Amino acid sequence: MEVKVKNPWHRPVVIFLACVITAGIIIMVAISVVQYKPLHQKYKYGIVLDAGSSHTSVFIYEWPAEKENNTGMVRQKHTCNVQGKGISSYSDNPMGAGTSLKDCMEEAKQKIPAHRHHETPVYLGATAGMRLLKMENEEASEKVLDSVARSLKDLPFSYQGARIISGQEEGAFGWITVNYLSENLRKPTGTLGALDLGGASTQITFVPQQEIESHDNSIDFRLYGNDYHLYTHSFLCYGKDQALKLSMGKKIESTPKADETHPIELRDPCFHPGYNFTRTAQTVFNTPCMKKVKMANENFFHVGTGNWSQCRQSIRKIFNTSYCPYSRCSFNGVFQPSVSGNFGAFSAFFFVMDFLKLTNDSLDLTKQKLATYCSTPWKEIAETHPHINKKYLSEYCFSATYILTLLEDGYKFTSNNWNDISFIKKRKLTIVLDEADVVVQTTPKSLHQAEVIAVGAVADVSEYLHAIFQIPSIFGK
Ligand SMILES: O=P(O)(O)OP(=O)(O)OP(=O)(O)OC[C@H]1O[C@@H](n2cnc3c(O)ncnc32)[C@H](O)[C@@H]1O
Ligand SMILES: [Ca+2]
Repeated sequence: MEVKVKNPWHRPVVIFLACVITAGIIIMVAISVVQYKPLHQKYKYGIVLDAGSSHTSVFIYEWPAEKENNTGMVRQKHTCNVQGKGISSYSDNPMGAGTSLKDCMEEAKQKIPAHRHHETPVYLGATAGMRLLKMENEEASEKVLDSVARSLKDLPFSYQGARIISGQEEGAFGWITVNYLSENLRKPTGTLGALDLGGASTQITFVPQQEIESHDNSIDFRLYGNDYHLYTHSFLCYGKDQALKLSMGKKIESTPKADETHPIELRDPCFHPGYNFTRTAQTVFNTPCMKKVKMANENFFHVGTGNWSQCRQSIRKIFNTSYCPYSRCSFNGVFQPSVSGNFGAFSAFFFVMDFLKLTNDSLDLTKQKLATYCSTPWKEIAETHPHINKKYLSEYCFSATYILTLLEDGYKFTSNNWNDISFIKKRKLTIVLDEADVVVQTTPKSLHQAEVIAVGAVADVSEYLHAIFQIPSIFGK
């Protein structure tokens, strides 16, 4: 007799299973469809504050959390300029330094999706203004750093640190940035030297053609698998604001007083004819870059005479070229190999030379044009540029003459290699930009796409940002 074995796969079960599987597929497809859109919005973020002597900028970086082909693109999503002066100006009111960051940090909270806040690293790097404050009043500089740290820790972001970076680090960052922007880091040959003119310090960094004779001026690191050995020096007090003080201070000290009752009249060839301003000596001597003088509370008349060659002579006096303990020096006894190769000059080098339209001429023509500009009456200058900040405007003759003197007499550029210098508009010192570059593996975008700051295989950018912010480690110290 034939026993009919009951088939476990009889129809109702098959239908049931088919339904379950179909439902499963539908649910999975639905989930991936729903996830598909957010996939493209899934970014991670990093925040860096560049606390310069003249002002603070907040940079927000963004990169995809999920990377196709292991390729991540870090871009500068947003920049916010903090209102008011740099954090070092808050020495008398340290709490104010932290408070000053509030508006920009509020903006950061808006720009970064709330669910990412807690994992977004925030770093603050302070430069020459804080170095000077530390020299002058270490306690005040600590209070200012404490204040900004407290203000950043109060935010929902992941606080990573607030510190004064060294001049060597600043020089190296500038060099990496310039070479990143000009796509040199992927090429085996030809890097650009970097010239950075800030308010309180200036940096020169390049690949030297000769041995570096002083340990302090040498910096080594690895990028894109290439080893770099750079010469770098940061001249504290030789940013354009401090250099103006040095130069005016020297002039005041050598200006005789007509009599005890009348203020000194400082006849200044670096300011336009017809320029006349009453200042207190305090505004010139309130810096650790100069010896304190007794006359700090006295007024003086600052009177422009608009004479380029005299201006240049007066600026030369702030460079000491009379001694050099090495085979060659720039100035103030600092070792410097002869400049070689092309250079990118940014920050105030660019702001000033770009404003004066002096970025494309020979050294000789630059001097001729500048001489004409300096001798132009202040009234005419002010009328021609009614919307330019009066302080900047009044100082362009000094600033450009200082730039030429620094480059020619200081760093020893000549009319033969003057055109090796390109004045370039660079985003402000961006530590993350430099740091992200360190891990970048594929071709960076062009200068025209400067907002795309790094392209490459980035395992976890935030981890790199953290590791590299502990700067000494990338430079093998
Ligand atoms: O590097 P440190 O020395 O700390 O200073 P900083 O970071 O604050 O300095 P910047 O490069 O931002 O600016 C350099 C100087 O240029 C000035 N500056 C900025 N914009 C300018 C413009 O459009 N024209 C002229 N000067 C300008 C600014 O006030 C500084 O004195
Ligand atoms: Ca700077």
